[in-house]
Amino acid sequence: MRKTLIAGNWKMNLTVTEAEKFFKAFKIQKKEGTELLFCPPFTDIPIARFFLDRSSIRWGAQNVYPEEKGAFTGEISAPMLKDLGCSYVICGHSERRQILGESDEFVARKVKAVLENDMIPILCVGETEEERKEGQTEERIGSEIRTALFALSKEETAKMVIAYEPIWAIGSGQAATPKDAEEIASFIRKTVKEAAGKKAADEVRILYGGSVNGDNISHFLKQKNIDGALIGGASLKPDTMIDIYNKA
Ligand SMILES: O=C(CO)COP(=O)(O)O
Repeated sequence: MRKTLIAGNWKMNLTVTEAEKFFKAFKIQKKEGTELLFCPPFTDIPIARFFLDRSSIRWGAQNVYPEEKGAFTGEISAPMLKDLGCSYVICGHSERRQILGESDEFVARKVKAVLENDMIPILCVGETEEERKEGQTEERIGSEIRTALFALSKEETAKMVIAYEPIWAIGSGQAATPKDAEEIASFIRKTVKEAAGKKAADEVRILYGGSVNGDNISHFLKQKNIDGALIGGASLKPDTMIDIYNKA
């Protein structure tokens, strides 16, 4: 039985002062079978740890550099995140792939580094509006997944989370339909099965991300292959995130 994961990606939002205010206002009743996660900016991770340490809520990072340590000015390594108590790390978010030109190969190295440091990678995949119109969605996502899984054992693959985030749905207020998202989630599971076998495909968790809110969350979670959501804008307000968690 795969555990539902509700993950908030704060992106480049909330200062330390604002994050403190957020966590002071964030109160939930724990639910069995649903995991809650926040991925704040690096600067807020110690604040997340301070407030969430004795709770069931997990915290993680939005990015990582694939090397352990050394002369990589401005970067943050997986051991550094592990030491801050991070459980998850988002790898290959489309905003980084698009703005910074991160390649599938570079993202694959991040995924490996996260697993080697006993954290769980959330691998983001998804197509642009144009690729969707051209019927290239599966080709794009298939290649993003195969490259990321190439250097992983079946056991490592089984631990992963893969987030399907259609680029056109991110921050647009126009989410994919639950039916379309399920179709891609099913394709993702099939791709994992081909690469790493049935057991890994049964265990890997697949999230949907892109304009998720309190009104549409339940529709996504009803889908057979969707095990949770990666939430941007709606994760920035305590009340909205509490509402989403309660509906999950
Ligand atoms: O990119 C996302 C989460 O990683 C989705 O962002 P929005 O929920 O703001 O559309």
